[in-house]
Amino acid sequence: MAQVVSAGSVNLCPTSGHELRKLKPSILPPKFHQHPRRIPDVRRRRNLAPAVTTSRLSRSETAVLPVVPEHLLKEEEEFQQIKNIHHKGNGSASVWSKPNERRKTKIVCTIGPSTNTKEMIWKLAEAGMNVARLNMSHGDHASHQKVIDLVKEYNAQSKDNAIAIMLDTKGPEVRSGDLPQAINLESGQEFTFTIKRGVGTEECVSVNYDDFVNDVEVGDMLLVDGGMMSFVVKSKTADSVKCEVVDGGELKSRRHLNVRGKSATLPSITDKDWDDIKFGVDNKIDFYAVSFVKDADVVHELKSYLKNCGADIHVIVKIESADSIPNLHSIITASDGAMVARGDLGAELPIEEVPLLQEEIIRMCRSMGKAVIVATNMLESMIVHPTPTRAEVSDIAIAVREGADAVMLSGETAHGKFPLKAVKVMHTVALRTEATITESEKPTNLGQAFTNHMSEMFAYHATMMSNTLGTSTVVFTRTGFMAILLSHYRPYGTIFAFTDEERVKQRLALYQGVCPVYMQFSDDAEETFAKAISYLQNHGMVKEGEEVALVQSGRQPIWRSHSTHNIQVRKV
Ligand SMILES: Nc1ncnc2c1ncn2[C@@H]1O[C@H](COP(=O)(O)OP(=O)(O)OP(=O)(O)O)[C@@H](O)[C@H]1O
Ligand SMILES: CC(=O)C(=O)O
Repeated sequence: MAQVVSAGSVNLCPTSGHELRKLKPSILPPKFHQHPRRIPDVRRRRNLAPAVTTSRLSRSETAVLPVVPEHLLKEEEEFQQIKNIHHKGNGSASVWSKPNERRKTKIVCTIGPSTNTKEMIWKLAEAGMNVARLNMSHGDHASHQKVIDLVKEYNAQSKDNAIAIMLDTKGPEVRSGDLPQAINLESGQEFTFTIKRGVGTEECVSVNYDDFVNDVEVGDMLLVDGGMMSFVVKSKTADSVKCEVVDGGELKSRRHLNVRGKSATLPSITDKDWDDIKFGVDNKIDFYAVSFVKDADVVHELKSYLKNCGADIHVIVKIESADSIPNLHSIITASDGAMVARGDLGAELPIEEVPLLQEEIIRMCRSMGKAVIVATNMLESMIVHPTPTRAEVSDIAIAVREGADAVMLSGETAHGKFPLKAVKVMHTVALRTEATITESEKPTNLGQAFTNHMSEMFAYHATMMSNTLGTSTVVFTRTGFMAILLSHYRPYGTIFAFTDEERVKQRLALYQGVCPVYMQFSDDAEETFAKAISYLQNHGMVKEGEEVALVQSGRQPIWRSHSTHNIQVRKV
């Protein structure tokens, strides 16, 4: 039977959403609302130098929005007021009390030559990595095994942190072959791609895919590395495609090739991928990121393979293929989540479609309660520079605002010069952006996204309750289901998800707002609740006197003598 139990007086009527929505325009510090040119104009008239406030603002901010000390004081006051309003109830939401520790948007880091050592994996984890991604397009099983073992070693010794492992399949990638050295190609010159093996000259290079000559047609545009160089097809023979260089540059070995507007006719899961998938099963990884998914059938096929193996591994579909777009809904429905793989997506489709598709894929995943990751080029300039561009910072902020569960680093952490700095930038930008999100959007699809309506209703009301009171949420889960469901409603406070399954703890590391904790459940529910709350207190995650919303719900009761569905407010 469903029940709502409250130690305090709690009104579950979700009016708070409206109240908090009213705060939205003013939640940003006032400097964001000032007309950018008003103050500089006044200062210019008085012939004053623009005020530089080094302790508060970065160089870029002072350049655009100079502020005077009175404004800073006023904005600090107003910001404090907003925090107090946000803290109504007992003012305990972890969002504000420990901002540096409670980032909600998760960070996926690709591990490669810059980061595949014990020292770097430890440092990445401490800097904020939540998921380690292994790109099977590079490296071999031995090198990936080493990384998996290191991440598992980290997880085993780290009681209050968990890093999930994601294996990203190579998929039906079309790549150019090896070259003895990089070649410079000028716009207008001729260049040939051939399906003959082992060719690598100044005029011609091999392609690793025999149907390449059948798939491309005269007039098609070929893109190297997502558009770094481009070629137009002029003619073809049985084994070669003759092109003219449109945008030239330096062609290196094993570069990624796309045909604008077309997907290769290869199956999404190749023989190599099946071999890699088995490697993932043997190593009990947490997620597959499946490249170039074009329809839901491939997801069903993989899921049924995993079921037959008894493997509890979730499937994230990579949306990067032109053919996937008409099937987005069925592909995402079949999966556990999606990755907006903007590199190939922006090569197979016109680049201006990428931001629109990103928004649409995030919206679709959110409405279906699926995880969603935004990937590629997020801090690309940090591969070689220690600071990001302003556009990159905005890109992260947009993904966070759009509601992504996670943002991903690729070359930045795989082979970049500043992998730790890149994670720190991502952490700081995500955290700062999250602090401005005050609107807990009521899902329009309440009761439709999941089949367990009672749990969904409880997740929704627990979210409304924790938002109204400004509390964190504590949940107990054996499969992760209830924590994922709560994450779907995006409560303001942290979701502390206690689980007695290490696998589930690791998997939950991907989900927005979820802080997973491993704990043995005792047969006595009360004893387990008390143990969980004292764990949080001992680890500085909640303070004495703070209230938390405690949710007991899900598909199956954990404690048979207790009701399955139950929300309480407890004082620590
Ligand atoms: N396991 C690895 N071993 C060696 N180099 C790697 C490894 N993983 C990544 N890299 C290097 O880091 C670069 C960026 O990684 P990323 O995962 O973005 O691969 P990519 O080939 O550029 O793109 P895609 O994601 O489409 O496969 C790669 O091009 C490669 O040079
Ligand atoms: C991540 C990836 O595979 C892409 O952006 O294409």
